[in-house]
Amino acid sequence: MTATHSDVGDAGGTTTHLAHIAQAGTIDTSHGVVLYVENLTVKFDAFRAINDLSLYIQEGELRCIIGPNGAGKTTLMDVITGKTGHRNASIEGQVFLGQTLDLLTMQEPQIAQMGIGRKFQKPSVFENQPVWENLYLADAGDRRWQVALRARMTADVRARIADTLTIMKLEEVAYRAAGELSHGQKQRLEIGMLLMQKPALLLLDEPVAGMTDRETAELADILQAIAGTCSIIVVEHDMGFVSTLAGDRGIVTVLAAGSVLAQGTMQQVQQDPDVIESYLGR
Ligand SMILES: Nc1ncnc2c1ncn2[C@@H]1O[C@H](COP(=O)(O)OP(=O)(O)OP(=O)(O)O)[C@@H](O)[C@H]1O
Repeated sequence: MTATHSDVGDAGGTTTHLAHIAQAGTIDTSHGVVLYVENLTVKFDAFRAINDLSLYIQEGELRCIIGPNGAGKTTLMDVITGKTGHRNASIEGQVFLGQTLDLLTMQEPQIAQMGIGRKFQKPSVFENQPVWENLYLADAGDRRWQVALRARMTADVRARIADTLTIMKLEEVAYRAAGELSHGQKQRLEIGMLLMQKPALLLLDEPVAGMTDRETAELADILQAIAGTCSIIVVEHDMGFVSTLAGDRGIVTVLAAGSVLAQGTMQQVQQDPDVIESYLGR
């Protein structure tokens, strides 16, 4: 398989193949913002899991969200992806994808289709299928019957599979069954499967849990290369990984008790007395 898309060089000088990731024109990001969360409150009965929370994710941004257990991180992801909605919680405030798409009025499958991809902590891949076919199946989505019928793969799909294997550093294992991969490779494959769907926003829940130091560093490099082409929110407890991902300028949001406790560069939040007291210092 040969890549036919325009290549985008990354800062490290490695050629990457990122052109296909961006979601074509369906989301109005004319103000540079891909996700608006404004004055969001989420209550389960009387309990406020999210309390008047506002945050904005810029187009192409890599945002890390940290916070103690029970801070509301998962609930926030659940609301953004439609897993939690008006039918199973009391919700106030607004959650918009770009300028026009009101996520609180949509169901989970529709939100996924609009370009929000989510990866849960545990990898979920088709263990018996080769790596490349996992990517193919992810691309096919509702057209999986075509795969079953062994319909011809289009040149575009071939190129996107090749690009994704390169981006996710999985070329060497492309023909291996996914079940034979290491934990880190499986995690990368699952992110690659999300990329095949051309997300505008990727939500990654503790992506480096259970990874070796080397796999963690490798994933940090990959996510930094992908960011810019799509926006990424990473919810993570591993501070070393968050530090690497955020670098000197990336914004880190610290949640506590359902609200934003602090927000800024890693250096700024690490020095914030409230953060030290309620999270880092414990
Ligand atoms: N469906 C629900 N019904 C009642 N309470 C809930 C529900 N979902 C979450 N909560 C509560 O909301 C609070 C926030 O939980 P959430 O899972 O969002 O936190 P978190 O920051 O993701 O924590 P962790 O880091 O442990 O995953 C917790 O006190 C949790 O018990």
